Amino acid sequence: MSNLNQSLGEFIIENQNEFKYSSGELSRLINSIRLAAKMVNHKVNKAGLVDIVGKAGDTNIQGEDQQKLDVYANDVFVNGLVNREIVCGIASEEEDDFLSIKGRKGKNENKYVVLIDPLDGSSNIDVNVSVGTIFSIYHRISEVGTPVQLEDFLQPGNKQVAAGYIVYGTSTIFVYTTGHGVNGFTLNPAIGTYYLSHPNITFPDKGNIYSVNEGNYVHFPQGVKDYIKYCQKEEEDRPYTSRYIGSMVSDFHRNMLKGGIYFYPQTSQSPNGKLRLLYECNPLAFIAEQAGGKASDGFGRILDIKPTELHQRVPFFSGVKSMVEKAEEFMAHYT
Ligand SMILES: O=P(O)(O)OC[C@H]1O[C@](O)(COP(=O)(O)O)[C@@H](O)[C@@H]1O
Ligand SMILES: [Mg+2]
Ligand SMILES: [Mg+2]
Repeated sequence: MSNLNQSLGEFIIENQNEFKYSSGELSRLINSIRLAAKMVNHKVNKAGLVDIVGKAGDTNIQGEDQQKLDVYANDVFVNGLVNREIVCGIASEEEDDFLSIKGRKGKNENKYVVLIDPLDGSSNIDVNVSVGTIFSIYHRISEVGTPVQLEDFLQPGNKQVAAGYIVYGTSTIFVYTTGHGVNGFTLNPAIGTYYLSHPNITFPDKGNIYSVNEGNYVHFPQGVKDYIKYCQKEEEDRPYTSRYIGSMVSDFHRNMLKGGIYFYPQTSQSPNGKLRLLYECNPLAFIAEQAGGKASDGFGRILDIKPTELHQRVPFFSGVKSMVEKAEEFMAHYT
């Protein structure tokens, strides 16, 4: 039973019996992410007034300049999870390697690892455009109580026990799944509580929005170029509308609610594209499939990819099922 006045905290507790390993641990974990996101939201909302905009001065392992808000958000989520002793390991876009959490008694009996993109859409932080956070949760595969291993993080996306994102936009929304559908909760800033605003989100069967950085057009493979031309052609229900925010989480969210496809393909310079499999593509692919959409690397299911590296990149096509299938058709022309 879900009702629109239900808070996220209540919803989590009420639905925890759906979890395969239900012990309340996953509920506490999602609650920790919920709380940390409120702190980041608070900072984002006053970016420009406080010293949180601009570069932090370091680069992350991917060679990207870290923004101050990237570092702040990373600290808030990592400290929130570590202090609550709620996970045994964390991997983050802003951490070179995974973190093995020892726990105050030197032994950590927790079962879950978290992979996180603390701040998604970093190029939009300083210009008041919506940004987000993306998270993915797995049950560890190495022995509980021993230090986590790389293998605990390199699990295929189809092993996720939960995934979600927060969009810090016109309003702030927390969207997640535990494999039983997708629900969205909007933050009431006056009360500081998220309330169920989007129950059982599903992609429309048809869509008319395409989201891609067309500035890379000349570097795209022919299949992508052909698909973009298909989207722009005056025929049937086309041309589609082009919308591109440049924050993956916001483009994905809009297209899930309104019907569209977001894609970040490979280019001649980046044969694996830009987006990271473990903490960007896998969590959104889990949400997409749970909402009746699809997520592909242009040829196959994102969730079936066996990861090999913590920060590996993959081409990403996600959205309305029929639109992603059409894009795959064009990609298949050139294999
Ligand atoms: O500027 P580009 O090349 O279009 O890339 C934009 C994409 O890069 C990202 O900003 C990458 O994520 P981060 O901001 O977390 O590094 C996506 O959110 C976005 O869709
Ligand atoms: Mg990102
Ligand atoms: Mg990021």
